[in-house]
Amino acid sequence: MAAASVKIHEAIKVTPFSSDSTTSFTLPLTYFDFFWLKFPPVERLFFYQICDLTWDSFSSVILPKLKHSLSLTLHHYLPLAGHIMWPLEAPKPAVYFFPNDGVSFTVAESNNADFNHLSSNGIRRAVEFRPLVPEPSISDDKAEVIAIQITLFPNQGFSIGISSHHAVLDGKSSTMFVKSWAYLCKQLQLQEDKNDVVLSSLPLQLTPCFDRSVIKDPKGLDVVYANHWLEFANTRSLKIIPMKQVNSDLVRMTFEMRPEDITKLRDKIKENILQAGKSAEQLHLSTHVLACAHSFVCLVKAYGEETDTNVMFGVAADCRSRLDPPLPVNYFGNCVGGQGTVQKASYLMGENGVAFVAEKLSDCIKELKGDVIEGSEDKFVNFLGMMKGEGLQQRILSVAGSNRFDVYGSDFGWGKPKKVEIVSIDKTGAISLAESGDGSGGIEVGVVLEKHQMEVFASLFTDGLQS
Ligand SMILES: CC(C)(COP(=O)(O)OP(=O)(O)OC[C@H]1O[C@@H](n2cnc3c(N)ncnc32)[C@H](O)[C@@H]1OP(=O)(O)O)[C@@H](O)C(=O)NCCC(=O)NCCSC(=O)CC(=O)O
Repeated sequence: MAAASVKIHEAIKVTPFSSDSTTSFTLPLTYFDFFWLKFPPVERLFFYQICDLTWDSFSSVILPKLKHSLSLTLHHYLPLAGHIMWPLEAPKPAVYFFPNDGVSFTVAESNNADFNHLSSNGIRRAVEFRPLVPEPSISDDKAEVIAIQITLFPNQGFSIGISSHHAVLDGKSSTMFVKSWAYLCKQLQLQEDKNDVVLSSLPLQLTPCFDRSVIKDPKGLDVVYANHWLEFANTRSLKIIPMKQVNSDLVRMTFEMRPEDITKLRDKIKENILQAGKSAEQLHLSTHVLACAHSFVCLVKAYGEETDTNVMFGVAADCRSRLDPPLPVNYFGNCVGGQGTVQKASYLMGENGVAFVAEKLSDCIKELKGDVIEGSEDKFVNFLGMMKGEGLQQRILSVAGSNRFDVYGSDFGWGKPKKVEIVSIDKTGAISLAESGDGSGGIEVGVVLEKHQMEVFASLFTDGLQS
């Protein structure tokens, strides 16, 4: 089957509601943001099922509401309508907002794609998703912060694709923005007779805090990190580092762990640990840890790693509540810290591999405080070395998203999403996490692999939960 194509109806800029035509400002980026300066945008795709949706009803009812509520939302999130730039006289890049700046907004219609197939958990070709996510403009001088694409699937529903620059938004921030947009869109429908001033206010937890002074940086690590990027790429260019090509062999699947799978796996791991003469009492065996441990073991086996391959894995954490003093929960920007470990593949592939990985991840989570999550030049240099393929690790297992972001709560007024995907894992090779869409308390794991690897992964994943 050929990759689904789309017809583009319009490509416009949506500007922030009532923004003063003289407003311009600069939002500094912090050292947390600079980790991600040259990373590819994070692409999320939300599928909304509406079976009787025609182009007429879509373009006359849904689209105007999506556009207007986006404009209202941008009024609160002005930096998202700007660009990252690194002018010659500036010591580091920042977000610049100028009058009339807006967000790239593309409206498309799918020619032949099967909505039910794309929004299922089953095996789907990775290239089928590419026409549904917007490609933000990223040149040497300027990088768009976000770009949005709405795609109609006639008589099936529509999707919202959002690409977010990781140097401005982490997972907490980008999902908060989508939830704010959804909130205002729903309000628009609930209170059609009220005026915009009432409509445009956001609840406190969705009101972004752009105060950069809450990130303490006495050593000026922001400029240090920016200079290391300069050295790394030998240019001030904002272009991203080359990533994996999404070729036609890659397939995507979603694997679900239900609460009963999680309980069973947790009990099995505890038993393994007791049998090894250790205590499982203090272990952090959360849903996140169990899903990652199980998936990482299946991945290493599906890749067919040699036993002496060095495998790096760990946790990426939202550090807002972990910094001292903690940041406001609605702090907008990056506040992701990580802790990882490098282990021989043989330990992951051994009989008690899942328990082994779970113990290591549990240790990583407990270590997420103080120096571990604060920035340092050494840490950043190691990170860049890893990007260049230097260091011990030969296989990196990473995670995008989280089961704490409530992405399935993003209801724009036409119901909860049927499915949410992180499309960009096809380029980064990460697994993606989200809470289960049915609200059961389970977890969804998104994976993109070559077809033959996926067959191995799928059978290991399912068998591992049943045994
Ligand atoms: C470090 C962590 C991954 C560890 O996750 P864990 O789930 O193991 O740990 P935790 O302390 O949060 O939760 C442990 C237990 O506390 C309870 N608990 C905690 N928070 C809860 C909440 N909000 N709702 C319900 N229960 C909660 C649960 O019982 C849970 O166990 P149980 O789960 O069994 O019920 C997490 O704390 C974290 O920071 N998550 C966010 C990671 C993140 O920001 N990723 C995005 C990176 S940027 C990115 O990737 C790009 C993008 O996404 O756009």
